[in-house]
Amino acid sequence: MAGLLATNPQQDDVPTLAARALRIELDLTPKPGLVDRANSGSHQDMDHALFVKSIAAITPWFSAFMQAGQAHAHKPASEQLRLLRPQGIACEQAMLSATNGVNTHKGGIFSLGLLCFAAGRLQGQNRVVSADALCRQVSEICRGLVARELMARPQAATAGEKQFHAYGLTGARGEVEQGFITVRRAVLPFWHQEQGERRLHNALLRLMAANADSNLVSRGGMAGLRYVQDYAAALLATSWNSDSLREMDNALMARRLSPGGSADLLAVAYVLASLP
Ligand SMILES: CC(C)(COP(=O)(O)OP(=O)(O)OC[C@H]1O[C@@H](n2cnc3c(N)ncnc32)[C@H](O[C@H]2O[C@H](COP(=O)(O)OP(=O)(O)OP(=O)(O)O)[C@@H](O)[C@H]2O)[C@@H]1O)[C@@H](O)C(=O)NCCC(=O)NCCS
Ligand SMILES: Nc1ncnc2[nH]cnc12
Repeated sequence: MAGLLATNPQQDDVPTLAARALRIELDLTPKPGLVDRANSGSHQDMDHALFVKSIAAITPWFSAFMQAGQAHAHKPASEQLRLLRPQGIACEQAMLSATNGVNTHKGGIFSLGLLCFAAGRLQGQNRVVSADALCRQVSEICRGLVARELMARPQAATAGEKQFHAYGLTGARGEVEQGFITVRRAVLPFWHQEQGERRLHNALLRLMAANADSNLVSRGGMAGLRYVQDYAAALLATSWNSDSLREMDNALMARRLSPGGSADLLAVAYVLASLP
């Protein structure tokens, strides 16, 4: 873990940062309710080794997403998601093949894949690949996504779609359409408050306190989401340490709660914080 954090991320391209971010997120320990080096959190069907296989299957696709963004850089932003989606679905299939059908990183593929694609689009337009430019580009590419895919569709197949109709939550789609607003407002301004692993724990707690994580709602309803948000917010107001995080891990495991969406956004935060 220390080795991964010691690299100089300022030199790396977004696909490299995205792959490293998934491994840094996985290895962060303890991680309340989530798979880490100590345990599988609230999951019966996943462990650390399965996530390592998933990351290996997904990694090659990050460069492909960036190349696709470059190839289509001069087409309108409104056409990009339709152009990207087949590769995104193929990457999801590669993940499922590697994990025997377990959904480890569907959300991570979506969020990090969009960042890689947006980086390629900016490069194709000879523009600087900064955190702000990436978030604006992702927002442009995903403009209208919530209206098209959540408001316009009466049927609800996935957790995200069901929660929109039940509670008006927009999940991963809302996050990307607003240019990773939760990461930009709740995490990045505080990124340099801490160093090393404590920086990542601080970011994860801030995400859990602010993020309307569809995984928490699908497992524990709105009460489950509020429980985790309130717990994380209360912990941030203390001089928290690894012991308090392990206590939170036990509390979430006892309730089968897993903030998988916040885990994905921690990886997004690492990528954005590593850019100029
Ligand atoms: C647009 C899609 C994301 C559609 O997926 P869906 O309708 O399901 O949308 P959401 O539920 O909103 O989100 C899907 C995953 O995104 C993560 N997530 C959740 N909330 C947020 C949030 N507020 N912001 C950002 N990301 C969020 C989360 O993913 C992680 O959790 C999953 C593992 O947890 P687990 O509880 O185990 O999940 P399950 O196995 O489903 O439940 P159990 O059975 O175990 O109880 C894992 O995916 C993590 O990554 C949400 O799950 C998108 O999928 C889509 O349309 N894809 C097509 C390809 C594409 O368009 N790609 C383009 C870019 S490459
Ligand atoms: N470490 C993790 N544990 C469970 N779900 C996740 N989704 C993304 N990262 C995860």
